Amino acid sequence: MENDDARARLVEAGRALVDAIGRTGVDDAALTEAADRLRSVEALLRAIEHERVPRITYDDAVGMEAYSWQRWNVVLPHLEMRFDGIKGSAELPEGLNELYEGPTGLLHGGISVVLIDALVTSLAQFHGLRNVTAGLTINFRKPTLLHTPLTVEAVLEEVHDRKVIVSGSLVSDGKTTVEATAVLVRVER
Ligand SMILES: CCCCCCCCCCCCCCCC(=O)SCCNC(=O)CCNC(=O)[C@H](O)C(C)(C)COP(=O)(O)OP(=O)(O)OC[C@H]1O[C@@H](n2cnc3c(N)ncnc32)[C@H](O)[C@@H]1OP(=O)(O)O
Repeated sequence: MENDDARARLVEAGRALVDAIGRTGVDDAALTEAADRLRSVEALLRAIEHERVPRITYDDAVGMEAYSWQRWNVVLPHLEMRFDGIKGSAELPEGLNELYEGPTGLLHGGISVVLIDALVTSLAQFHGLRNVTAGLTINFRKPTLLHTPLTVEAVLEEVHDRKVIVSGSLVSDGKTTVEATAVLVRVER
């Protein structure tokens, strides 16, 4: 596997690029030139490809007290998850930007759901409960602002034979904006 620092630099550049593509106001000639140059960067990267975006496997993740979710994926927000007993949490100190906007100035609700779902399922996985999400009840209590520190929280509430209940929430600048209850079902593979 390649050096993590080099990959981290690439991913950071990729996230900045995605932001720049979203916001750019340059003329058509510059857009065309940028597209051509990006195609050549793509060819450089595709010279050697992994079949999947690298990540820790479900089995290797059991009992890991820290887990870096989507670290190498520029499309989704990167979450540094922490697990401590029945609790899990993840911080996004700078919050999220307009790429994830729903209502003007506010975080899209679907993105809140992704963040919570990622943490609740990973908390169950941390406990060795290999799972998929069967049901997710979401209440959007307050608007979640962009560019505002976010914390995602999860608590393992109940473990049944096949069903696991985990509560989750999104806290924006100290206020709980989204609350969720997940029904996870244990699966073999
Ligand atoms: C340190 C960490 C690092 C992590 C490192 C790697 C990452 C680790 C992440 C973990 C994992 C990733 C997960 C990502 C989160 C997705 O994105 S998951 C993707 C979205 N979800 C899906 O695709 C699931 C699709 N659905 C299914 O496959 C099937 O419906 C299910 C969920 C397996 C259930 O089907 P089934 O096997 O036939 O089970 P069934 O007998 O119907 O139900 C079992 C139990 O669940 C209950 N149940 C089923 N559905 C529901 C429902 N919707 N509501 C309430 N109860 C329900 C049943 O009532 C039953 O309860 P009991 O009778 O046992 O009390």
